[in-house]
Amino acid sequence: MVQLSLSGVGVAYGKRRVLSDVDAADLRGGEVVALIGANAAGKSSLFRRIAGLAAGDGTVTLGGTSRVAGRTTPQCCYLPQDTAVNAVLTVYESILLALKQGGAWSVSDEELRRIDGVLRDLEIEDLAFRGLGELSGGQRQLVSIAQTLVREPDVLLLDEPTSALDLHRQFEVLSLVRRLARERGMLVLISIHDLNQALRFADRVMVLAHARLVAMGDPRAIVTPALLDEVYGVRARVETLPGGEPYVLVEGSSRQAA
Ligand SMILES: Nc1ncnc2c1ncn2[C@@H]1O[C@H](COP(=O)(O)OP(=O)(O)OP(=O)(O)O)[C@@H](O)[C@H]1O
Repeated sequence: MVQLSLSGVGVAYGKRRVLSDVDAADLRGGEVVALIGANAAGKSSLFRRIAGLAAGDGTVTLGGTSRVAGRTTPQCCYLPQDTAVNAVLTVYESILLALKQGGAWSVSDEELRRIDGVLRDLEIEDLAFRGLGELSGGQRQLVSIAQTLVREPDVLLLDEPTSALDLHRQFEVLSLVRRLARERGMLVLISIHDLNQALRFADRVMVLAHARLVAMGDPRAIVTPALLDEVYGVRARVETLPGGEPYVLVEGSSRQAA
């Protein structure tokens, strides 16, 4: 099983430190971990640091074993918040290119089946031969997710992957990601502003505030009115639906107007 551990991890841009001392020793394949926090809390920076794209102190250790046949070391994929669009390619070509990244140019039947499977899982088969440049924002976001899933990563870092999606698509994508985490033993870290989705789909949450990791654990235990006040400056209640699902109800701002 894949394992990720963070020890004293920080991120700095030049002299400006945006995150310090993040410790998370036991992130394991099969779970979905939601990374939450206010705007500019450092969620994308932490993802970039884990993916090796940002400098900083501390240690990021990716270990354990991959469940993907033939893969000797676990692979980490990062889906950034803003993805560039190469308008010349079709959706299918862009997913094929993502799959073949750094690999041989020949394409096997199994790889073609994988692309078909991802298109089907995300319900975007009808987009396969459309040009990327003619897609809506939500459709582009789904294609970006497809480009990431087709690579079958062991650790998947998703930076606000549902921000452009309608309610149905949000539900479907988050359900799919959770199912794949379980089936493939994949560790998913997902940055998300919708706390109700975090409560529903995440096994654990990590909360960033004040340039630190301020809480980590069971979403139902962590997402409390006191935390919502501290992190977001809102007065909120955490209610329970008849089926037992918790949800956050924001009543107003808890910060005094200047
Ligand atoms: N390339 C960069 N150079 C300098 N500062 C940066 C850079 N990227 C991010 N920052 C700063 O680091 C801080 C954290 O930004 P980051 O994008 O990690 O936050 P976030 O939690 O993902 O925010 P949001 O929820 O708004 O997407 C912010 O103050 C931001 O301005």
